Amino acid sequence: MKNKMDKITIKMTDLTKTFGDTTAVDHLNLGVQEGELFGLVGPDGAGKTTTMRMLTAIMRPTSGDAVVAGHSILHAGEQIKENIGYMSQRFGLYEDLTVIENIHFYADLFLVPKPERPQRIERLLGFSNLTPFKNRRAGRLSGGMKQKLGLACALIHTPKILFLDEPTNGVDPVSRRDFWKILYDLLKEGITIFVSTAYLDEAERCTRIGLMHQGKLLIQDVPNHVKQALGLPMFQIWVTDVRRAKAFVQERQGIKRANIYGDSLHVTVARKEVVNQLIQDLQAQGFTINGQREILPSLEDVFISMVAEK
Ligand SMILES: Nc1ncnc2c1ncn2[C@@H]1O[C@H](COP(=O)(O)OP(=O)(O)OP(=O)(O)O)[C@@H](O)[C@H]1O
Repeated sequence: MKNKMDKITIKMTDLTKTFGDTTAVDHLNLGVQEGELFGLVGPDGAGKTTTMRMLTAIMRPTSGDAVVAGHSILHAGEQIKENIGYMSQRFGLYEDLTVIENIHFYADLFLVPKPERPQRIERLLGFSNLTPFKNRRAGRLSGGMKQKLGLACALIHTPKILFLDEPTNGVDPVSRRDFWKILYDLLKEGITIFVSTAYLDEAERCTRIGLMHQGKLLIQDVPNHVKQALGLPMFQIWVTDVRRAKAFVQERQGIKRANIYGDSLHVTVARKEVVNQLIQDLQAQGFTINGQREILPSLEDVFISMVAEK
């Protein structure tokens, strides 16, 4: 029997979208396997939303193609819509309708058979912790609860693939954590999740990520490998007067990069040996060093360095 994880359920081939002179998505080649939680990571304007819109068959590519749940986005948009759930950045909740009425609205839209609805709705309300609020108007929900209701609506027709476009934008950290817990629960049930995010801590929670910048995919791999792809050693140095220290450090030979992290610097060096000399030079300049250690670069460091190299 074929391993479930070997089955590719989203496959993009040279997927491209241009708007006038702007190439929003530039020859994307990417495969997502069934049961993955894939994260498309990139800053605002990288092309994430445009990619999502093409994959969900809302927008036609300028060139290239993608197969989603076995169907081409060029030829079978309707079949794709039946098999996917999509929560866009501005998904439509009706503020005057209650939680349960909103879910019913989406059930109508997706032609969910009436006899199946009560059981499905009860489950969705349960896992999104919205049962106590089922009769509250959507307009009176907190940001985090609105996101969960959006998710429940996107799942009413039990899609195989869930597309989420920056789902936790503007949501407080506790609600973000709750939302991700729900995503993990869904993953256990076998759904494939394709999520876009500009938050790097969220990217680290995905099974695999693609870093996107100016319409291009810079790298795709598991988060740990993406981190290691930076290759160069990185050190954290706790130092007084970090701003002045950064300016001093980044002018030194053998230093690739220096970024401020709270009261410390993250310093990428060409060779590990450079660090001891650097510490001595900092001390000679009157800086006090409160500690140092070698660290694995965070995804943010990787992203900054890759974008800087472009
Ligand atoms: N309908 C459109 N017409 C013209 N340009 C567009 C259109 N949609 C997107 N763009 C441009 O394409 C590029 C990619 O935008 P896109 O919204 O896909 O990025 P994003 O990574 O999703 O960022 P955001 O999080 O801000 O939505 C941007 O330069 C944007 O201005």
